[in-house]
Parts: sequence; C-alpha cells; structure tokens
Amino acid sequence: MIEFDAATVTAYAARDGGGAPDDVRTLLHPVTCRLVERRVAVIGANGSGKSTLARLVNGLTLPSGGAVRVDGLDTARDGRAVRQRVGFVFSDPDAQLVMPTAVEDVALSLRRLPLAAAEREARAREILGRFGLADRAETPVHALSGGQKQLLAIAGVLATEPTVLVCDEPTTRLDLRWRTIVDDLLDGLGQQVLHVTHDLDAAARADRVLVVDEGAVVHDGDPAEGVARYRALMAATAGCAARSAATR
Ligand SMILES: Nc1ncnc2c1ncn2[C@@H]1O[C@H](COP(=O)(O)OP(=O)(O)OP(=O)(O)O)[C@@H](O)[C@H]1O
Repeated sequence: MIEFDAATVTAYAARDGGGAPDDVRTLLHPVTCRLVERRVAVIGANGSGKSTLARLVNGLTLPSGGAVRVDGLDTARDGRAVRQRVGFVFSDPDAQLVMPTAVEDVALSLRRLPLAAAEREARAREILGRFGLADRAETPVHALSGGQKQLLAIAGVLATEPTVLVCDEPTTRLDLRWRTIVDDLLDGLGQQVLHVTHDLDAAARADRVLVVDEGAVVHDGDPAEGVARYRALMAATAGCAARSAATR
C-alpha cells in the first residue's frame, strides 16, 4: 500500500541562471491519497509532475513537506527498507542495465541473497527463462533490442521480489509489439504497480487513475473519467497554443 500524506516537492531555482538560489518552485502540490489498488496509472502532460510523484514512492525524491509511506514504512526515515520493497523501472533501460551480459545483469540484482556464485547464476538463468530471455543469457546487453533490454531491466527489478513496482513510462520507447509484451507482463504481475504512462489505453485498464496537471493531482479515481479529464486538459492546452500562434 502506498500512502501520500500531504506530500509536497519543492526545488530551488537560481535566478538569472546563477547566483543565490532564492526562488522556490513547487514541483508537486500537496498530495494526499491511499493507494491500495493493484494497478494505478498516472497520466498527465509532459512536465506536469508525474515522475516527481513516482520518484517519491521509492525515495528517489524525498518529500519537502508531508510524508510518503509504503506498507507503513516512511520513505524518508526507512529509505533502505522502502527501496527493498519498491522496484523502479525507467523508460530508458540503459539507465539501469550495468553489466556486460544479460545473465550477469540479473545476477547482480541477486547479489544481496545469501547464494554461492554458481547458485546465483543458476537463479539468474531461471529468471531469464521466465521472461523469455533464456537464449539471450550470454548476449552482450548492448546487442539486445530495445524491447529485450526493457524486458531484461524489468526481470532484474522483479528478481529482487519487490512488493510494489513503479514504472516510469516503461513502454514509451517500444514499438507496438514490444509494448504489448511489456503491458501484458505488467498486467499479469501479482505486485502492486504504479504505472506512469502516456498510453491512454494502458491507463484505461488500470483500477485507479491519477491525473497530474501543473504539479497537482487534479483527478484521482475512475480510469475512464481520468482519461476524459486528461483529454480535456490537452484539448484546452492545444487550443491556447493555436490561439497564441495565430496572434503572432
Ligand atoms: N530536481 C529538480 N529541480 C528543479 N526542477 C525539477 C526537478 N525535477 C523535475 N523538475 C521540474 O519539475 C517539472 C515536473 O517534472 P517531471 O519530470 O515530474 O514531469 P513529468 O510529468 O514526468 O514529465 P514527462 O512526461 O515529460 O516525463 C518539470 O518542469 C521539471 O523540469
């Protein structure tokens, strides 16, 4: 369970690109909600604050005010325990694949388990098999396709058996075939998944949708209503942009 308790995020912004950082900018206005649903989607415009919200969940970003808890653990106070519970998948798998080959990368995720090296490698191969990557175990990571890399990144995160998976636009860089594969994988997981996405079909399949606009959660609840709210926001923004272009 993920709890936001009046969680806010602010950042300092230097004036005139330098000097004393004297402007405080609110990236996320107070968010209060208790997420217990298995599939929660977060949608919103570019730069609206979705990733900021997502990063709060595993403590990559700490709240400037209020609190965020996962299974009752405070992200600021119990950061290590939270990170053991919350897996994080980025849109760019290259951001999280660090070892030369697929099997070594999954084995690295298992490093905290009390296993001998051979056992760890066997476990890593078994995990690769579960994700349809058995025949890619020795493949250099750089030689994998974008879809295979994302699958490998997710396999590595799930190897640690998190109770919550936060995915920040995991399918943005994928073609339709790989997007379907990754979506099906995420849909079938037993874990709670917080899915930041621009894919409105994926959002509509969620149990609950949060819509973020200019750093505020402006909708929290029904997926269809959330998608409609997002479409309306986008239409209004596009209308403003067209009017301002016409008067130029
Ligand atoms: N550490 C930071 N310091 C200052 N500003 C930041 C910081 N992190 C994010 N921002 C700003 O906060 C705003 C929200 O960023 P965020 O990455 O959360 O948006 P997003 O909705 O995930 O966007 P996108 O869909 O483009 O990934 C942006 O204007 C971004 O530039």
